[in-house]
Amino acid sequence: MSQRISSVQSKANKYKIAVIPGDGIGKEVIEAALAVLDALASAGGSFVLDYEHFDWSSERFKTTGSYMPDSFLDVLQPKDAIFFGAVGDPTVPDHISLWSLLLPIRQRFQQYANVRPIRVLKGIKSPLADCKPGDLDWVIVRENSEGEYAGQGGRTHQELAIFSRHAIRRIFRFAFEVAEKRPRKLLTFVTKSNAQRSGMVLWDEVAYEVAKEYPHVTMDKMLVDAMTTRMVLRPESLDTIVATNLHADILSDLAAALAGSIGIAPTSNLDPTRRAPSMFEPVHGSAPDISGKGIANPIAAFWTAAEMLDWLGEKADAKLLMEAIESVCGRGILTKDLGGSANTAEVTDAVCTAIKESAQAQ
Ligand SMILES: NC(=O)C1=CN([C@@H]2O[C@H](COP(=O)(O)OP(=O)(O)OC[C@H]3O[C@@H](n4cnc5c(N)ncnc54)[C@H](O)[C@@H]3O)[C@@H](O)[C@H]2O)C=CC1
Ligand SMILES: CC(=O)C(=O)O
Ligand SMILES: [K+]
Ligand SMILES: [Mn+2]
Repeated sequence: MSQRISSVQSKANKYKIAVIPGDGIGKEVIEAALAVLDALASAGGSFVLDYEHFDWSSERFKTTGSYMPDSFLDVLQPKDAIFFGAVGDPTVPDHISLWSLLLPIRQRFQQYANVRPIRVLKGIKSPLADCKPGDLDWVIVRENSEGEYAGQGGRTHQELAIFSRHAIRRIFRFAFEVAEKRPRKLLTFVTKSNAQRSGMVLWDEVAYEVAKEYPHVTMDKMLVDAMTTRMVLRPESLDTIVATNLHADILSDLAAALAGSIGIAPTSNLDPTRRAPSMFEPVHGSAPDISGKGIANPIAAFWTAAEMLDWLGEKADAKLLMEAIESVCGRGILTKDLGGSANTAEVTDAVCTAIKESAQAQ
């Protein structure tokens, strides 16, 4: 303990974090994650987080007419990272809420790589009967700047998708680099190029072009419909996955469920050039069906916090946080979505205690 604290307090790295809890359980899990980050910092973590809290949400929209100020880019640009909860409210159409807060931040900051690691954590049971530990350990890389979420189209040409060679090439390079750093060096790319004959055929073309730059990575191709069956029936055959904005959105909810629950899965919206701040959020939404009850699973937000620390360079603390999460799950302190009976506060307290204990043991 003493060594951990003394080596740290003298030169803690300070980061400016924009905190945007948003709506519903977003507020509950972000509050829980801030408690866990505080526990980590005061247990001798090598970082200090300087938070600025923003009330950008459906509540703000209903009282002021906007989710966030027009100056949101200038306000967020100086931050080192954005820590986001969820957006969505039953009284506001979902396309209005999403397009007024989350998608403008992702797109205007060119956070083009949406990274969704997922694995079966210690103590958590996959709904797949034969899924052994280590069988399901994936990173889904989701194109996050265009495609089906380009926002173009109208009632005559509804939901036009836009795919550009530039954006496909950069997401493939990013995905190859993720795959290259993992032991199996295996990248599966997902399209629907049999039916979607324009953009998806371009994805195929760019895939084989970029693959030449990464001869040490094995690449295989799947159509998105068949991919769902492979994820369920042969999870051990997959490692890194890259797909379009919409396809990866869908596949990552499936991946989360296969690893136990949507309540554990983290996302990073990265600008790999680091010109803009990156944004970190749980995969899940605002979950109006359970919001206000204090039962939301905070693990997704905790894992997201670990991903944020890792991106900021605080790798040792990110690792310590993941170990604390797994030790709590391993002891069966789980929320209802994982078959347990603990509430949000109980899981949060247990993770804070595990952090303190493991810091003391060092
Ligand atoms: N990134 C974001 O901010 C996202 C926002 N949304 C928005 O959220 C609202 C609800 O969308 P849904 O499709 O219902 O998706 P959702 O992810 O909010 O909820 C789906 C189901 O999973 C459960 N769930 C989600 N997170 C959980 C957690 N941490 N612990 C325990 N159970 C959890 C919910 O109770 C619900 O039954 C909509 O307004 C939607 O547009 C949806 C997905 C992502
Ligand atoms: C909006 C949404 O569902 C997602 O980004 O995952
Ligand atoms: K979210
Ligand atoms: Mn989603």
